Amino acid sequence: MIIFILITHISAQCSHPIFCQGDILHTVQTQKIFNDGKTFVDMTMKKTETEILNVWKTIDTKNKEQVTAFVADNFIEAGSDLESIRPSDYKEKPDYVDNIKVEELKDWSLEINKIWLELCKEFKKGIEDSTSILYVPNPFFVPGGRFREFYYWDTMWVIDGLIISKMFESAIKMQENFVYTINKLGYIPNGARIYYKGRTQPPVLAQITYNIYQGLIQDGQEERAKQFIINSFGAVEKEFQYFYEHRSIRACLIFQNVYCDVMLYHYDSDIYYPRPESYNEDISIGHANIHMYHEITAGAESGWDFSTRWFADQKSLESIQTSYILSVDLNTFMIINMKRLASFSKVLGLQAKQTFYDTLSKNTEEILLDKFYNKETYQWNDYNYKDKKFNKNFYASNYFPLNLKSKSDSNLIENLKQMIQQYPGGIPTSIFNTGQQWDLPNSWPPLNQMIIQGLINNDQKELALQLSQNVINNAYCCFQKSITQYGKGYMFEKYNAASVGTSGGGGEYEVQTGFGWTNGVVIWILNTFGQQLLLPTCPQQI
Ligand SMILES: OC[C@H]1O[C@H](O[C@H]2O[C@H](CO)[C@@H](O)[C@H](O)[C@H]2O)[C@H](O)[C@@H](O)[C@@H]1O
Repeated sequence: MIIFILITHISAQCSHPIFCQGDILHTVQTQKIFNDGKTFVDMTMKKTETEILNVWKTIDTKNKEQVTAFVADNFIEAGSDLESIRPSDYKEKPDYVDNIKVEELKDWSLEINKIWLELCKEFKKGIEDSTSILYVPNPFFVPGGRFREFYYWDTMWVIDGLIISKMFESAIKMQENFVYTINKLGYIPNGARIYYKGRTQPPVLAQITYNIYQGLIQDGQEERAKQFIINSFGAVEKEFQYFYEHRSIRACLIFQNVYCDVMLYHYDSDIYYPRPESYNEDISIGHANIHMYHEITAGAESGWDFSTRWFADQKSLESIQTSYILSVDLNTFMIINMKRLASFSKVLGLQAKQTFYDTLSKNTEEILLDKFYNKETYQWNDYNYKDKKFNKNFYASNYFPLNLKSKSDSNLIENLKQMIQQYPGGIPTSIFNTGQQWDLPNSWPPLNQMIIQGLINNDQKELALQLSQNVINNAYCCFQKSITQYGKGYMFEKYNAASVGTSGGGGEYEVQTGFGWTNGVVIWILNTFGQQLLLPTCPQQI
């Protein structure tokens, strides 16, 4: 059994002798040849692996000048393995724009629409063996900035925006990349680079598939929609199986011998070495402690890299223990996946499977909604199964179950209302200001979208609109401000919850622009509340 687990782990890892392991990686990263560790691992090799490894043997690796020259002589700049392409179904003016009442927001939405042209990429042909790319057959949309490749969970919000813009070809092609990857690897890695192997991200393929299916139905393409489910079902099920087998714990081990047939889920990873793209950050914290590297990569799998949510002492990354936490968001995503699998089974006439996934979703939902709900703080809380404790602190993910069949009580809504009033720039990630990017003061568009959708599901449209307006205010004012500052309007990956017109910060890298999921979320809000949204009032300095 132990041997089997070890073999599974080793095969899941990336063993590339330059981009994932070895002396070259160690030296280039620790000598800080580049400010951002991701730059080196995104470069293209000018020669074969063997030739480069042979050249390496001839230089003085302690001499930074020689190492710098070695990199310049043997590698081409980061990102040269990608090409920008124009999406075949790009529309200058998508239909939804006509439904936006305020003229300025309408103009802004057209500007955002143009950004799709900057974010659509494909890998150059024939370079698979020279770079760290994880090959996929179709074009894709990237987040932007240092994120030159697609990211798993980001893609859900990107696709939401594409569906609203009726860019079905683009959306389907990206989903097909995921189906291709699952059929090859059994799971979808964190992002489209080999160094992201061994960890995935929040599992959203079933929801992506469902959203595209619904979009096609609403567009009157019933036959195509059904065929799409036929093509996707196997891969969606395979991914569900992956989490069921590799990321779960039997519920009865935690809740007094009840629910023995139900699993609860936690983020984890198959990696026991420093992240190649954040090599220095990890060795300076991990000091060769492979358990810590494992927990750090599990944190990256959660998409919340990093946050006090995963820290035992709620303060420092050194205390990270991601894999011990049964998290509210992951369990919500898994229940949604079960529900989607049940409805796909229905479309395909697979009655036994439909009953299986229906029953599983009901049982898992019952545990999450009931046992994880804190009747004093009126939120669902993460559970640490090592310490046998719930984390009672505020995290935006505590409200994700509003997307399920929750019956939110009035206290929960009142709490959320206060947060929305207190933070004009969107719901904050947490209330701890630690310098980590998934903490205060950052407000992330995808988390806000999940809460807005949850509020809509719970008949709280007015509150959903208020939060939507806050998100729009911040993104719109930051966009205008960047025009003044840099002569170009930018969408940011994250914003500051405490003030309008300020982007987010903190974490391991500079705040990035682009930005895939922000564009998707903003388009989704403009489409949902286009008639009600007001023109943002931006602070004077803008
Ligand atoms: O390079 C550091 C980390 O960067 C990524 O994480 C962040 O950006 C992603 C793309 O937008 C996003 O999906 C993630 O939620 C962010 O925290 C990457 O995913 C990490 O694995 C990587 O270590």
